[in-house]
Amino acid sequence: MTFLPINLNVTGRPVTVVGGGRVARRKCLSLLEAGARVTVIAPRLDAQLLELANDGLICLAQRPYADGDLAGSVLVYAATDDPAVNRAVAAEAHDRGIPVDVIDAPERGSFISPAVLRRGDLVIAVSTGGGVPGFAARVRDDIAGTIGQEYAEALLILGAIREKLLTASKNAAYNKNILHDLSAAPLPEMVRSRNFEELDRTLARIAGPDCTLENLGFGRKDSP
Ligand SMILES: C[C@@]1(CC(=O)O)c2cc3[nH]c(cc4nc(cc5[nH]c(cc(n2)[C@H]1CCC(=O)O)[C@@](C)(CC(=O)O)[C@@H]5CCC(=O)O)C(CC(=O)O)=C4CCC(=O)O)c(CCC(=O)O)c3CC(=O)O
Ligand SMILES: NC(=O)C1=CN([C@@H]2O[C@H](COP(=O)(O)OP(=O)(O)OC[C@H]3O[C@@H](n4cnc5c(N)ncnc54)[C@H](O)[C@@H]3O)[C@@H](O)[C@H]2O)C=CC1
Repeated sequence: MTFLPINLNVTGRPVTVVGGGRVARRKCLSLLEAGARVTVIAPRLDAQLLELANDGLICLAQRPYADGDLAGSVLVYAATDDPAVNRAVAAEAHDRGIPVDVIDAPERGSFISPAVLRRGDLVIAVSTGGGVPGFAARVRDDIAGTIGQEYAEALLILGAIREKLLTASKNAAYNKNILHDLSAAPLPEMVRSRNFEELDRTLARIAGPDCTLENLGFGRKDSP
């Protein structure tokens, strides 16, 4: 199937996960990373989910799903091991117009979850259109071998320069050229080899002499 990849803002929004097993736990951890307010409904709960509830990080309803449970949610996961229950959850979500991930029957849902690699604010999401999820995870792991933490640091530097350019100059075409050249420059490689002199020279050459790490607020030159 062909899906539309998007990035959803769920910060502080209520999301319901029906089911409390291994798969539900994986979905809950991604939701918490994205700042959602998570409620889990399930009679039997994974140990880590119980711990998260004890720590006040998720809400629990330790009982079977009942029609009406999805009221007020902005997103739903039908994540039980009972296909009939998952189908009922999907039906209620569709009735209410809430997007739902049906973990045992992707064609019945409105979205599916990709395998995700995070490097700071850089997010790489891999999907096989529901075809072979384990392969999505393998491709994500392959990418993890080449895209390391240095990309998160390079992104922080680029973000600071972009903010500076946008406040300093309203000339969008000029900024676009600079940001294009900076994005193409080997900044992650320089961060990886901790070559901050070369990094400073590159920033100054492309973005102007006052664009040094120190001036951008990174304090010590060796710690972006
Ligand atoms: C459609 C989708 C819906 C959704 O869950 O959103 C879905 C559906 C199904 N998964 C199944 C099986 C497995 N899924 C995994 C793992 C992951 N599954 C994830 C996503 C998705 N799985 C969505 C499509 C993503 C895409 O586009 O490729 C990942 C990427 C992300 C995540 O879960 O957050 C996560 C990587 C975790 C990580 O980060 O490493 C493993 C491996 C493991 O568990 O270790 C297995 C066992 C091996 C195998 O079968 O391949 C089954 C058969 C169940 C059965 O046997 O009955 C179905 C149902 C069906 O295919 O019909
Ligand atoms: N999408 C994915 O990534 C994957 C999906 N699957 C599918 O997901 C299903 C679940 O897998 P696991 O989480 O490993 O199972 P699990 O056995 O660890 O957990 C099942 C959960 O469903 C809950 N449940 C059962 N009936 C319920 C009801 N009426 N209301 C609310 N909760 C209910 C149970 O209490 C339990 O918490 C599998 O049967 C399989 O079809 C399996 C592997 C990966």
